[in-house]
Amino acid sequence: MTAPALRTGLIGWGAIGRVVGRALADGAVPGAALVCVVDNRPLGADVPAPRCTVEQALERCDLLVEAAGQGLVREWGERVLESGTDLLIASTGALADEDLAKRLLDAGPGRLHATGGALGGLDLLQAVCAMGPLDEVRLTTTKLPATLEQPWMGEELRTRLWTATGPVEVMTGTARDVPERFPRSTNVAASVALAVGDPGAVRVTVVADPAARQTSHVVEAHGPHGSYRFEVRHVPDPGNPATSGVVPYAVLRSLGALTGRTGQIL
Ligand SMILES: NC(=O)C1=CN([C@@H]2O[C@H](COP(=O)(O)OP(=O)(O)OC[C@H]3O[C@@H](n4cnc5c(N)ncnc54)[C@H](O)[C@@H]3O)[C@@H](O)[C@H]2O)C=CC1
Ligand SMILES: O=C([O-])CC(=O)C(=O)O
Repeated sequence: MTAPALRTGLIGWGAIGRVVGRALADGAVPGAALVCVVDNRPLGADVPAPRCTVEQALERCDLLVEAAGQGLVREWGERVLESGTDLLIASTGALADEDLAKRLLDAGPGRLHATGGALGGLDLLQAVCAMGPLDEVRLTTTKLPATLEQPWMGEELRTRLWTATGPVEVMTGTARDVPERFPRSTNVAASVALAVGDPGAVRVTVVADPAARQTSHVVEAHGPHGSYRFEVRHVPDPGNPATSGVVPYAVLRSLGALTGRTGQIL
């Protein structure tokens, strides 16, 4: 007998959420049924499930998929997990706040899950770290300048960003501070930190490149058991170039794993 499909709610009807929601409604993940969509903006036409609030979603769902932003995870994460609803997040950057990360990882009975999103290799890094800590972990993210402009930037940096004719280093830091500075663009840094277990140990460089038709993320790590390098180059989502086009499919893959799809690479 097959288990009933997980009642799944989607928070965020944007670049990620629309693809995930439509695919779920088309049966792309047999173990997950889309039951509602939450967004704080008008949803437009062709939404395949009723709109509701987060509170209502908690009553209706076994699992909520967050594709809304770090603020949503901060505001609702604990409530969702304490209600017994599982939470799959795309906005891993919220976990750069170590107090919040601890609270969410300790909260329950719902379980917190994070999609690998735009990155590959996190599973292997996690396995490597089970053998002992790495000596060095670096992430270099390169994106179009427009996707990196932030309200906190001063005039000089802003000008450098907009007049760049080649790659420009916009920030170096750790996975503790970078995801907060670029909340819609560097969740990947927090994802690497989640895999290696220490945000402060992940050195992050953010680069703006006007020629970056593809977004790239390069993860390099080495330690006593080996050396690792994962490089991805993604075509950005046409509607939201801060987000790589693959991300909703990574979320669907995560949902496949959560629902126990047979043959899944874990
Ligand atoms: N882990 C990863 O590799 C990646 C993670 N992300 C994360 O996913 C988030 C969503 O990405 P996109 O779909 O590209 O963004 P988007 O901006 O296209 O869509 C976000 C949607 O969420 C809604 N929203 C925002 N705050 C909300 C709230 N408090 N309550 C209800 N609805 C809310 C917005 O109205 C919008 O429709 C990003 O902000 C980022 O944090 C994005 C790309 C990669
Ligand atoms: O989609 C990507 O390439 C990465 C991204 O925006 C994020 O990590 O927030």
